[in-house]
Amino acid sequence: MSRPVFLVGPMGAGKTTIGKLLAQQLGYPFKDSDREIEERTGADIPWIFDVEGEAGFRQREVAVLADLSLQGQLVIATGGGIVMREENRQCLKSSGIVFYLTASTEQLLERTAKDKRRPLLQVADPESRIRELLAIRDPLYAEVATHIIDTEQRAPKLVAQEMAALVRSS
Ligand SMILES: Nc1ncnc2c1ncn2[C@@H]1O[C@H](COP(=O)(O)OP(=O)(O)O)[C@@H](O)[C@H]1O
Ligand SMILES: O=C(O)C1=C[C@@H](OP(=O)(O)O)[C@@H](O)[C@H](O)C1
Ligand SMILES: [Mg+2]
Repeated sequence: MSRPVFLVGPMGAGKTTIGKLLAQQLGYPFKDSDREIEERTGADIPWIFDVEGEAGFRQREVAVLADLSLQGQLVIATGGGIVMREENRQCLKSSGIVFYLTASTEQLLERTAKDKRRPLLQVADPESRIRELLAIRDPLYAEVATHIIDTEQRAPKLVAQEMAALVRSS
């Protein structure tokens, strides 16, 4: 059975947007781990963070990643914090091709500014929060990455085309 393709990276890197396009181009089904968590919980992410805390969300995320990683040829957009758990990093590294999508802090801030559904960015100074999270997570994304893809000022469709070529040649 062919292996899944994962997208990792910070909030606003374009994992969900580019993942859908990549799946279309490859003819693979698409899954987003956040949407999968919401469906299984019957509640949205802000509710899960509110009621169960980040720890509750991370527990659900581990279970969803473990399941999705066994489903073969899929494109899977993950949530930005997936790499915080060692077991998830092992799962990503051993299960498929992993793309780490990057962008500048300025672009991440701009792309996430309007959407209020990311609990970790609902703070007085989201720019500092983005920088803090990146300082911790960038080495972890790099650790699991097969390919690092810069999305700065690049149209999602073109980024997806570049990624599809890499998958096809792998
Ligand atoms: N390469 C890009 N250029 C411009 N805007 C983008 C790009 N990638 C994503 N976006 C926009 O940024 C926002 C966040 O994208 P999303 O795919 O939800 O990111 P993630 O899943 O990594 O948090 C969306 O409004 C999306 O349209
Ligand atoms: O970075 C994070 O810890 C999170 C990123 C979000 O997904 P996106 O990266 O798709 O925004 C979502 O999983 C949750 O709000 C937590
Ligand atoms: Mg997303």
